Amino acid sequence: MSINAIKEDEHISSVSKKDTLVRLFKYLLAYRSTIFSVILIMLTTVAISIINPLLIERAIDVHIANKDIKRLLMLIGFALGLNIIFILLVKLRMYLMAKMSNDVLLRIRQELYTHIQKLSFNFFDSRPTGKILARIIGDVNSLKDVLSDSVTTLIPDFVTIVAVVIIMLVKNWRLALASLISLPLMLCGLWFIETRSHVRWRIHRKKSSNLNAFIHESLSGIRIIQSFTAENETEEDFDHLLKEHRGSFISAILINDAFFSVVDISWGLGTIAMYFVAVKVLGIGAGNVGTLISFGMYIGMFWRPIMNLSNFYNKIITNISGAERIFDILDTKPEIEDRANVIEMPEIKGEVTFEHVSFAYDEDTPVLNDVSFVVKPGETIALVGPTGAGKTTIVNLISRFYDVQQGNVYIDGYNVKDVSIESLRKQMGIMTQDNFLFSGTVKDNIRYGRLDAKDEEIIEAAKAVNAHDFIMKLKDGYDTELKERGSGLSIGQRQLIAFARTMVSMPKILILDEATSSIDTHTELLVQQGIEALLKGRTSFVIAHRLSTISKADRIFVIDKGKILEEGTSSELLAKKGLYYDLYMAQFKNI
Ligand SMILES: Nc1ncnc2c1ncn2[C@@H]1O[C@H](COP(=O)(O)OP(=O)(O)OP(=O)(O)O)[C@@H](O)[C@H]1O
Repeated sequence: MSINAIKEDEHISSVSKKDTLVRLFKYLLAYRSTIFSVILIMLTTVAISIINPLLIERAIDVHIANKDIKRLLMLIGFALGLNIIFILLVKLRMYLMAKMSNDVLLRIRQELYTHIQKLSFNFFDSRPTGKILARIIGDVNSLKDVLSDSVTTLIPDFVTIVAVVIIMLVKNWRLALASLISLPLMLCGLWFIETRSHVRWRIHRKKSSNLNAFIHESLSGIRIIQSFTAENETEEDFDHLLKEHRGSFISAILINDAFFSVVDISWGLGTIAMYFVAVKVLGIGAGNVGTLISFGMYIGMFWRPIMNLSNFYNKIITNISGAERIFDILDTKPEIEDRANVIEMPEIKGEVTFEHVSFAYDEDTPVLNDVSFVVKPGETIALVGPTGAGKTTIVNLISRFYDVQQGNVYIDGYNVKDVSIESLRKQMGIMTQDNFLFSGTVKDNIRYGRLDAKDEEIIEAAKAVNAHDFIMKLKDGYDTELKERGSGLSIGQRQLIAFARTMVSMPKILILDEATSSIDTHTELLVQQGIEALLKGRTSFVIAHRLSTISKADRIFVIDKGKILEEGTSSELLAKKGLYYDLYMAQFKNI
């Protein structure tokens, strides 16, 4: 199923809830000592709360009945001290749990981010960025309660239930059984609700993801939306997604609320059964008020943790789909990976060979069809051809952003699949039309090309591509802070900074998708000279739109329908009067 659509729900591979939970709770294993301390604290607090009814029973049935005020006061003092310790321990437990669950979320988020960075183009081709963001932010956040409650609820409440049941059985087994009579009813009810609830929460997470993707995309494209005055249409789409999101939430929450009603009803029935058996069957009366009161308290102490546990279970059901979505990404293998025993690519000289290369993004639509060529070190190749012909695809295969399905790509005689991706890409300079600039200073953006570049090297690179003069005219020169995507700069200026960034990386092979946007003649000249500086002395592939670049290329490949249709210098190809001649005439005859 395609997931490359905002309004289409993602397909998540189906994994059992148990496996997902086990995997999630494995993250807690790194915090054994914190968990151990928290459990100790909880056991102490549980013990204190279990002792409280016994103290009250003793106060009423023994000290008050015997009018022994001195012992009663001692008992109150003891109970007070115990409960102050209780409060302090609860605070400490909350602190430890908050720290631990935040640490785990941080780890999961880091793992997810690092993994996503390694995924191939294919992964990003197939889903909107907003959906990826939803997993890193929203889905990870949704795990917070599940993680912290797993320690604070699961273990202590379970221990409380066992302890209370034992005490109740020892004190009066008939009353105990009467109190627990409604348990099977509750278990059936919870099972019934849970199976339906999980499905609905899964749908809700997908709708959240769609909404997120839409918001992300419309904010990224806000300039286009405003310039085409498409605000109303965008709002309609937004309303539609919002309605779906709300609908899925209401449907999930309606069934969710039934969880607590089931526990409440079972609790009520258990209490009624206990009093009925006490009064009608066992004939417990005024003489044993203390027993009855303490039993009433134990019933509360039995059902409250059950309520907590079902609340926790409910949270698991609500949020487990978040964990499923996270693990779904963590389990996605990068399609382009280093094979076992890859070698490091030695310093590239620059010979690039395509040997009968065929390639398709989707199995059914071939894009390149038996392409072969050899490019010598230092040559500049201009790729020209109609839109969709396969130019970008060819350059993507050189950097191994995708793997060829048939044939081979060699660099200096090394098959690109036999060398490590890092050692290959480190020696390549890739400039797309979108000269993406990050927020940060001009200097930081240029240094992105080579992180250990010294300031002098940055300035030298900027000078080489004609960027230095305009940078010096900026408010703080190289230290000028750029806005997101360099929005404060002109398109030509952004290109020049991107050239400097590539220049500083000193690539052995340069891939340049020349920008088509028209810029003022002065900047255009600077850009042209910048390109020439970049091309000098290295093998270069330029998806060329400028006549100046095309005419200076050593060879031109004319690509059409996934094949190299013509090849030669500009004058050779013009003389042929083929596709190049037609393209040239259509594009440049008026220049
Ligand atoms: N990520 C992708 N997934 C699926 N199909 C793709 C993808 N990228 C490109 N294509 C398809 O592959 C074919 C070749 O695309 P390519 O981008 O290589 O063409 P191009 O010659 O560079 O075009 P342009 O000059 O318009 O940039 C087109 O039909 C395009 O629709």
